[in-house]
Amino acid sequence: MASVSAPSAALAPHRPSASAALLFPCPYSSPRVSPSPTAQPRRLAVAARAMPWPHVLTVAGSDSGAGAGIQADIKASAALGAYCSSVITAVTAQNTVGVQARGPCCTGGVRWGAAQVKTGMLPSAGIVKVLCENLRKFPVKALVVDPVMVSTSGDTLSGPSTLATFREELFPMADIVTPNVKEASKLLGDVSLQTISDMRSAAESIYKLGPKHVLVKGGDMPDSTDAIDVFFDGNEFIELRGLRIKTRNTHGTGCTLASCIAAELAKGATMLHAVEVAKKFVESALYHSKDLVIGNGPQGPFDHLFSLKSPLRKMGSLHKFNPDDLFLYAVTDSGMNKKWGRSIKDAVKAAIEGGATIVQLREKDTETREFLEAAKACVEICRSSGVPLLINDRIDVALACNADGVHVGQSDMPAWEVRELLGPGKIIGVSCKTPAQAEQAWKDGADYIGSGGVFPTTTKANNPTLGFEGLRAVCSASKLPVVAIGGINTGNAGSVMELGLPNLKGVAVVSALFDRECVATETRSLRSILMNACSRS
Ligand SMILES: Cc1ncc(COP(=O)(O)OP(=O)(O)O)c(N)n1
Ligand SMILES: Cc1ncsc1CCOP(=O)(O)O
Ligand SMILES: [Mg+2]
Repeated sequence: MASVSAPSAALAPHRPSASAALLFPCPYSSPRVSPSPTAQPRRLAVAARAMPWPHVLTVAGSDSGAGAGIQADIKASAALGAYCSSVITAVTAQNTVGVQARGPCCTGGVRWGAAQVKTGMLPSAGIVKVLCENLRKFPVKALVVDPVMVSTSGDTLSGPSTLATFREELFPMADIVTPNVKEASKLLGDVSLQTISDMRSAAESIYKLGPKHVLVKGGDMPDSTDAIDVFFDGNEFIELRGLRIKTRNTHGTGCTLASCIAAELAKGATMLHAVEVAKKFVESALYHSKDLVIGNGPQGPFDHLFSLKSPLRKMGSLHKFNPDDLFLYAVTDSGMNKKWGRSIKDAVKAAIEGGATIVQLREKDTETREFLEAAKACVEICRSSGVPLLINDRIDVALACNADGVHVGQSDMPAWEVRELLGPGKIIGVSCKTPAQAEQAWKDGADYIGSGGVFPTTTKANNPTLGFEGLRAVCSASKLPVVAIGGINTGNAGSVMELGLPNLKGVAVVSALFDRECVATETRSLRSILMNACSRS
């Protein structure tokens, strides 16, 4: 066992004897039931109630300050609904100032059930070797390796001797390795990583060491307004952009991200989806903790359990916004639904049945209480169909019904204020008629732009018509995906999509769906026209 750097008495390394070595025989795997015929009915009853609990095993160091390490792993997994058991590889004394002492904890006899394993601080090459031996003996469902070397406070947590073992033994077994730029640089012999293109090269070089996926985290990159991570699966590089949250409370972000990836994998997610949810979780947790104060040091912990305090911002809408959802955007109208004798809820159900990919409740004349009740019912319908639900104009209603987001125009609340109120996990759309408005919407943190009226419409009074040229100008200036709106129907929707504008993701429609007798039939026809147009252009 490597010697330790002067730990305090309380931190003296615990060196278990071989027999007292930490055994992890997975006490949480399903009990075995003896196959006696008389036991059959009871066994069936138990099986019918059994609910598999996603399980993450973290092999990492303890952080006495509880912001990172094992403590962060347990909180992050719990927040995402996974059970987290632990093997403690090292004990550290830390607070908001930094790491004061560290000492290794255990090297032997670790065994597990087929959980998803996440590794963090592995303080010596010896511990990495024991871990790898056990991983070979007892294969796991997925292995997430956070190659912890330097804490966010800049303190070294595992020395250079472990690097070679990481590269040669651990990485080839990993499903994903998640270095930050400093760690990626150390792993590759102190190469300089200054740009996104450097991060891509680093991801590729680390991929060549054997893991199935690599995520190089760019949170520490200088001069970036976004927090950009590079994901590489051996074929494709994907840049994952997140908001850079201004806060001192960033201690433990790496541990948390890796644990969230493991928790999502345990719930059955694909690797890319797991990474996206994990990134969104960290962003949301930082956002909700940005003003919390604990300790006097420069770097504080954040609140993994923020969603418990904020029932309006439930985890249900943590899924990342997908621009392809804008394809067939159904926007309701209270007047039209009344005219045809249907409720808002029935209108939304029918639009989804016909293939709408996103829904907006635009209820200009509905009383607030009735609007909220309808919105709550629509949230349920939309969530069970996997279709995002947005609220037009009314941030209060969106918060109260926990909608997936809002759509605002140039005379509504500014998008940046909406973002402040809704937090980073919600979808925000902004109406833009000019390139300057499109630029502003992006700066304000919007997710997409609605642009129109493309054609004349009577649904919205005093709304100038942009035509194809106006739409083209907004699309070319916009860094965000765009949905076209205004006078779009089954007769002209094809021509809009055939403009072939790369960021024009779909059409938003009111009257051509809701001022008709059968909403489902109209939605279905429009969908097939859009699909044909896209396959042509
Ligand atoms: C998708 C989409 N695009 C544009 C609008 C129009 O919003 P706004 O300009 O705020 O006008 P109102 O809809 O509030 O009258 C929209 N609702 N949806
Ligand atoms: C809300 C809105 N914003 C710009 S045009 C418009 C109305 C779209 O309605 P329709 O699809 O019936 O033309
Ligand atoms: Mg509006």
